[in-house]
Amino acid sequence: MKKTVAIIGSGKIGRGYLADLFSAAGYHITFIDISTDLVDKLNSRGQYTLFITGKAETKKRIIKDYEAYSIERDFTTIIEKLSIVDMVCVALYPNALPSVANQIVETIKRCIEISRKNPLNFIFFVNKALTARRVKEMVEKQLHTETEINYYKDNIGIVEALTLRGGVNPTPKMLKEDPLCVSSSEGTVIPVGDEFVGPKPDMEFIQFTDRVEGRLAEKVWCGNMLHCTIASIGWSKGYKYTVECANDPYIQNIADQAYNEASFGIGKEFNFNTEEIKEGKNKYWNFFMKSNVLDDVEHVSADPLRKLSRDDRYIGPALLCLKYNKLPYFLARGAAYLFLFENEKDPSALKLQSSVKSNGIEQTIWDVCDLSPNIKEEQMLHQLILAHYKEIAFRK
Ligand SMILES: NC(=O)c1ccc[n+]([C@@H]2O[C@H](COP(=O)([O-])OP(=O)(O)OC[C@H]3O[C@@H](n4cnc5c(N)ncnc54)[C@H](O)[C@@H]3O)[C@@H](O)[C@H]2O)c1
Ligand SMILES: O=P(O)(O)OC[C@@H](O)[C@@H](O)[C@H](O)[C@H](O)CO
Repeated sequence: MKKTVAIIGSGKIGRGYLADLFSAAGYHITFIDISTDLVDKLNSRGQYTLFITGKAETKKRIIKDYEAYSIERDFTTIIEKLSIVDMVCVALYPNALPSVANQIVETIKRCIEISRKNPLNFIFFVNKALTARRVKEMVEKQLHTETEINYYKDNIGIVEALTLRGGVNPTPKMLKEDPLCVSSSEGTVIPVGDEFVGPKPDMEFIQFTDRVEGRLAEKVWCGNMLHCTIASIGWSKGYKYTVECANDPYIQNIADQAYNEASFGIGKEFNFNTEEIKEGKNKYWNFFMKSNVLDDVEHVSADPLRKLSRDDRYIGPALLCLKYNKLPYFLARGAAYLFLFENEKDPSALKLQSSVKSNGIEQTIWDVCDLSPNIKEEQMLHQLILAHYKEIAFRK
């Protein structure tokens, strides 16, 4: 019988990176999404185009052999499906994690009812440090009976993964060819942690990696921080694509120094050596400066409230720097540029600017970054971001 994977979150990563590798490995896919409109379109079309841009060319793949369900409309069916698939992948933003934890709990109950014997692993593709750990905590809080707790311990894996491929907004030409299309960079590997329950998956593209929590923190707090810094400064300079920003010398200087600070803190906290840090930095710069995949500055700076929150790409590594006695000067500058990201199409940016207007920038920094005025290091970080903000805003 054909193996099946459920993919919760049918956006750029779910329908791009994940659907590409699982469908090539012969899996039937069950897409799950909050957008009933997207689900209906996926089902009525029965296929969509995946554009994969590599160094030399853009290839096309048609993805079919899937079904799609809407969280809003088909919840019971979704739990039924989750309780019988071979594996589940989750490609969502962090604010959707409580809803996934709830689906895991309901799936556990259903697996017990149908006496499912084989383990079920949920693999997470989320740009947020410690995602798997957070989801485990959410799930464990909702399991009450001994049967549920034992079933969870013996049969359910909650696994961290690294999302190595990018998913970008399709070009108008791609959309004209197929309005349901997805555009992705290339790649054949999914690095995962070793929290799998039961036999380890034997697909070639699943590669086990050590220190996965540290590697995810490194990806988001160094790689995505670098990406966001080039994008938000690029936005202030009027660039459209991140590749333009990454080749601007002023932006390069700030982003590179912010990277050095972030990698210092992360190296100390998660035991990465200098060679590993250098290798990571070269890899990111190479990708951002030379990529043929055109990533919009708007996409990379999107949702500043999330990106400026305490455990995300600026404040997370900045607090680590302070913990190890380094001043996060350039991280604070990157954060200040993001505080100035004004984009009326982005609801989070609108909310941020409205807070600056009504509460002032000083209070907004305390609130958005969730820093405490009573802790010396946090007070210093607040001062740094504020000083950069005032200087950049004045020059604007
Ligand atoms: N796009 C990239 O290049 C990239 C790369 C690495 C990591 N990531 C991370 O991958 C995750 C997914 O990103 P994406 O680019 O695919 O986003 P996306 O916006 O393209 O897709 C997200 C999808 O999730 C759906 N959704 C929202 N809330 C939901 C819920 N509660 N339940 C089910 N579906 C829900 C949306 O309708 C949308 O279809 C994010 O954490 C992102 O940071 C993205
Ligand atoms: O997905 P976000 O909003 O957390 O971050 C935006 C981009 O930095 C991100 O999607 C990257 O393109 C991706 O992580 C590939 O490196």
